Amino acid sequence: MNQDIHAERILVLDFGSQYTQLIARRVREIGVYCEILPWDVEETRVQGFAPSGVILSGGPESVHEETAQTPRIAAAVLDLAVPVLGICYGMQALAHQLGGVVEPSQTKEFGYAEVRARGHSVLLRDIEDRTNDEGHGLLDVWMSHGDRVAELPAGFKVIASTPAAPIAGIGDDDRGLYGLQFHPEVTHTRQGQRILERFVRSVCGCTGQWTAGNIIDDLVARVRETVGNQNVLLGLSGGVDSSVVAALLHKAIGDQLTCVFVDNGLLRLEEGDEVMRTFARHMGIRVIRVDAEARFLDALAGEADPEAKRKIIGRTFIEVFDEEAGKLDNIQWLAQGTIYPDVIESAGASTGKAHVIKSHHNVGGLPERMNLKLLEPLRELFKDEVRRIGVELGLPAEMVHRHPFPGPGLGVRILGEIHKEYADCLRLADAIFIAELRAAGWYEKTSQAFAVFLPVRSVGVTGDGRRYEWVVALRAVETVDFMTARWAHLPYEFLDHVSRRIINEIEGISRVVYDISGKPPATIEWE
Ligand SMILES: Nc1ncnc2c1ncn2[C@@H]1O[C@H](COP(=O)(O)OP(=O)(O)OP(=O)(O)O)[C@@H](O)[C@H]1O
Ligand SMILES: O=c1[nH]c(=O)c2[nH+]cn([C@@H]3O[C@H](COP(=O)(O)O)[C@@H](O)[C@H]3O)c2[nH]1
Ligand SMILES: NC(=O)CC[C@H](N)C(=O)O
Ligand SMILES: [Mg+2]
Repeated sequence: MNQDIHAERILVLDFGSQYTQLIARRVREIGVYCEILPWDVEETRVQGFAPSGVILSGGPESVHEETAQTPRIAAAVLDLAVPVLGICYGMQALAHQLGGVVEPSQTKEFGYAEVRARGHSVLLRDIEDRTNDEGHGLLDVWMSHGDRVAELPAGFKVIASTPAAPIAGIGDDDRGLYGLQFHPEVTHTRQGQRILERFVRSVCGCTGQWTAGNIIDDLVARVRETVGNQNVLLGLSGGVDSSVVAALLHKAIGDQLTCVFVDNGLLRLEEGDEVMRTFARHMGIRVIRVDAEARFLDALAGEADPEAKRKIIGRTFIEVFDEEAGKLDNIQWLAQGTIYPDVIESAGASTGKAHVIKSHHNVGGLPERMNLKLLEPLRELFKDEVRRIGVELGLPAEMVHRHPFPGPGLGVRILGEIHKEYADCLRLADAIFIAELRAAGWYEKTSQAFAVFLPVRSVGVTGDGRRYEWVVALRAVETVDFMTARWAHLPYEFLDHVSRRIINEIEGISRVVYDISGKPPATIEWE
């Protein structure tokens, strides 16, 4: 048996920051397993988790406006006597609860700040972007706060300061307790990753067992133990997550795996052929292709509401999986490519702390009673870890680095009612856009790009003739975690070229528009 790659572990307590997931991803990148739990998690779970160290996230609240609802660090966390790093709100809570003073700041800091490192704390020693005339280390950091620590708690020293926040970092090297007013987890804090690494490795003493190779060994062993000699059916979409699950299960259980690829009529151009080529031919994995276009389109006929469409698609997927399982021998498990963000987001939705914006078909869209047991080996992993594992398992690079494609597919990219002619038209426009992105070197520079079909007619003129056809919107975004996104600033010449190709080559389209909405306030998909 391989070593326990979960033995070294960091606990991230969530105080409601926009960046909590980012903290966890950074710790994983350092090679250490970690989990996110809400700040008010039961104390026994904190003890049971037995972390090597704890990171407290930022958050929107203010510790000086204390009410019963104000988030607090549970006594059990401090009683663990392991190192703690508080970030922003986390630092303020640490200072406040250990006897310091936190107050509203005269100057709020949002965005870039230059921080001066003070003294020689273990956390920041020798980490700097440059030095000032007196030889003090200077750091370029990213801040987002309106409160500040005004008085230190006993035993702490100031380890960083800015003009607006003279106490921008606190530390007690003896107890391994630290606080930073700035955010080391965001890339705008240039030395952020080194600071986190210092905390996780030097302060908490972790060595870094969480590597792609070790994760695969661990997953393979766990899958074999769970599944035994039963058979597994995997819903394979050709997307990143389920493709990595396919490769992993193939390695773990070989012929006990059968994949089912469902052509729901809402896929991209030639998607089905591509999936069959890659998996069945090149990798020797058994894949059944089910042509369910008519079934999905019938079930969706006349339905215009986005949530209703998602639910219909989710339900129809499961019906198809069940039917296919029934035709095979001894299938007990349905495998899916569910990943950690899906799990966190659905947990948020179920505790009532977050709104359900969209029911993702593979989590929120599942029926209450399932005939098959669920097998989701990637549910602890982030997308970038899934990609690294995919590479390690030998999947082709173009597959591992594909843009994500939502399970409901073109079903949420054709606004309102779905018709086959709309889907055919959209597939062509999407294929042109993606091919041009690839040719121009922009595919890799964007995180997700696609075309959207707008059921709006617009007048055009081609060859002196009048056209009265549909409108297509192009969308391209840059994002790290798909939680927030910036619209991609594609060059005008490029957009011009794509627009002309789409209108000239596709009969049903007379107009192309480009979506310039960020997330928030928009979402990435239009429905
Ligand atoms: N056309 C399909 N046929 C079979 N299973 C599907 C299909 N579309 C989605 N699924 C199942 O639903 C899961 C969730 O879909 P999702 O799009 O989030 O993941 P993915 O397609 O594997 O990866 P990516 O996020 O990169 O597109 C998939 O992992 C897969 O198990
Ligand atoms: O598998 C999926 N089933 C769904 O129902 C679904 N809805 C959105 N997405 C994808 O999730 C990311 C964030 O999308 P939104 O900003 O539109 O919520 C983007 O990458 C979307 O493509 C889905 N994926
Ligand atoms: N980003 C944060 O954690 C902010 C903490 C606190 N709400 C402040 O404004 O200072
Ligand atoms: Mg997908």
